[in-house]
Amino acid sequence: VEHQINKSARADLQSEAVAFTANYSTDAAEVYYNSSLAAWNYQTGISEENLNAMNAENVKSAAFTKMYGEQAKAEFPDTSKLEESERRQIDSIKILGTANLNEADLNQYNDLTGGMEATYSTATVTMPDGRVLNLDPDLTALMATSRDYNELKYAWKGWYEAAGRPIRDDYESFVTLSNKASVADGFADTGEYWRSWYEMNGQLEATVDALWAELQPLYTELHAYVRRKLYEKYGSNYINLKAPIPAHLLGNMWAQQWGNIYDLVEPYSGKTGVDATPAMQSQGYDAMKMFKTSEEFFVSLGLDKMTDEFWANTMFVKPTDRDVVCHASAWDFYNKVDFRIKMCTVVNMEDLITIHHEMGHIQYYQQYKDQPIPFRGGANPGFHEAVGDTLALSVSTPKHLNKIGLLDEVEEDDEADINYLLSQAMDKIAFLPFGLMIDKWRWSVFSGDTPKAKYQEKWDQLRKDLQGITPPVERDGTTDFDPGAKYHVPANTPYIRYFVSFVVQFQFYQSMCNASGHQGPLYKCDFYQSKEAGAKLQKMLELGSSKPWQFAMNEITGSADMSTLALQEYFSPLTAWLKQKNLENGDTPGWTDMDWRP
Ligand SMILES: CC(=O)N[C@@H](CC(=O)O)C(=O)NC[C@H](CC1(C(=O)N[C@@H](Cc2ccc(O)cc2)C(=O)O)CCCC1)C(=O)O
Ligand SMILES: [Zn+2]
Repeated sequence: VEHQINKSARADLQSEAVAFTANYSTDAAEVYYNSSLAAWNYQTGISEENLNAMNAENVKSAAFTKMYGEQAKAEFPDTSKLEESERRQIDSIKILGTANLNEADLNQYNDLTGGMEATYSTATVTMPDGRVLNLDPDLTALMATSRDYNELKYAWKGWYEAAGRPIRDDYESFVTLSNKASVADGFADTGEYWRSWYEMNGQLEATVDALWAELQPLYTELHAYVRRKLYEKYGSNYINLKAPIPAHLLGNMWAQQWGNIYDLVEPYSGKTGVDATPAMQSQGYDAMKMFKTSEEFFVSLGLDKMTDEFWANTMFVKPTDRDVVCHASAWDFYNKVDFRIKMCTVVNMEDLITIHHEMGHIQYYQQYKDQPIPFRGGANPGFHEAVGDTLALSVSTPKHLNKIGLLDEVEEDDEADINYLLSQAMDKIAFLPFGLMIDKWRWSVFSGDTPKAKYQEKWDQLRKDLQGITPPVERDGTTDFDPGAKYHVPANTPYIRYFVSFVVQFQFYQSMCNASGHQGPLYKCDFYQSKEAGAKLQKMLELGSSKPWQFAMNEITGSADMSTLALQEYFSPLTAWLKQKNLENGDTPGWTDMDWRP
């Protein structure tokens, strides 16, 4: 009898859970639509009025989250006996996040995050000649194209002071409130909450450290080769062949990707270029043409085209009449049709790649749009970041660029291949330590290991140890706040997802290449128009976060683990070439003169 009672009680609980989660998804769709729209309106029209409207919607969605979360905790204290789907949904609904905060704290939290994002998005640098430069597109272009040591140094120093310093105190206040919310959910701090999304029983940091240990040798070889080339360009006053590289010479404000100084490092000149920018500009490409080109690639794999709402509501270029958050982003409005990208598009190869990245998010949103709301996310956040980049690996091949008329001819020779692989490494390998260090820094801040007095010191130590990068000018730990000058810190967007993405995107690419029947070196694979490759990806995308990511990984690659083998195979010809080159140059990879300054 007792068994029967337990059985029927379980059946009742299960059917209650099905009803509860169904109601949640219906109500959440509307609340999430309203808060997404308010955030969209603020980011595409920065103003006091839109900030207040966004915060008002945020208060409403917090009340909604709190109401359902407390109901879930009251009605389903133990979810272990429920079916997997209801168990996972209810466990997620129970986490309130900032909805744990009282009204005063939540208003302060919203003002702090909104204000930090506004500071970042409106900061400018006044150059010695009086030019007032914004980040996007002005300083981005200067850091990419200037080869004047002192002009670069001035712009670098000016940006870090204009964007980082003003939010140092606000960031400390933000951390306190963020941790208060995470502790109320039962986490030690916000860092532990963010790591929980990877469902790795506290092993995420150990896992990414192990992946980095496998890739660090390749990074130090690339670092040594690029340092040698910068030495030839800027001379021994500014480059020490046994020391870290000054941070402002890598073609990017954060030295996170080095593709913009490819011209300084090109191994074999006179080969067909790897950059489609000239062809795009001479063929009169505009933002719309770039977006249509990207959509056509997704459709060629049998994936979805963009919706009418996408084309009607997307912000393609920077408006001239108002301040906007130019940092590119993709948006899900949770109503199965309204998906948007916000981007201040510039006609060049870098932005064509970025468009594929953002469209990768949109494709994922569309593929899981029929999942319940709690499952409308990536299998883990790194998967969401990897979709667009995986397709971009195929688009970037000289063979594909030639196929779509953006490269006049393809040379099938080893030297052209090394040029291509080095160009790819300048974005993909260079990025790895940066992708690791942002959240290494943030996790140490949330945990309390790094108090405000050590914010700058911890950042500089990670920059030096992981990236082999040193600031071009002295830093002052009591006023400087360099982390605040990188979008994701004031915008409070987690970052380890990009490190994970830069590893798994090669696993996805390899698997899709195999499905497409590709023969030959991995880096030459273009799975354009392969429905088999598209089907493999789609099987993973439509799951959303309904299953642990290990299950999704197994769906697409046949193994459940993150692995650097695909990345290492992709770059293997370059790895050998770099080792040989560094030997010839008499350069020792690594940086031992830790205290050297330019
Ligand atoms: C509403 C909302 O926030 N939506 C999320 C998406 C979601 O969560 O659903 C979103 O759009 N986030 C914005 C962010 C933008 C970019 C970025 O910040 N990139 C990193 C690192 C990097 C660099 C090169 C690269 O090839 C891949 C990654 C950086 O620039 O440092 C800028 C250009 C590329 C991607 C993004 O798209 O990830
Ligand atoms: Zn992304």
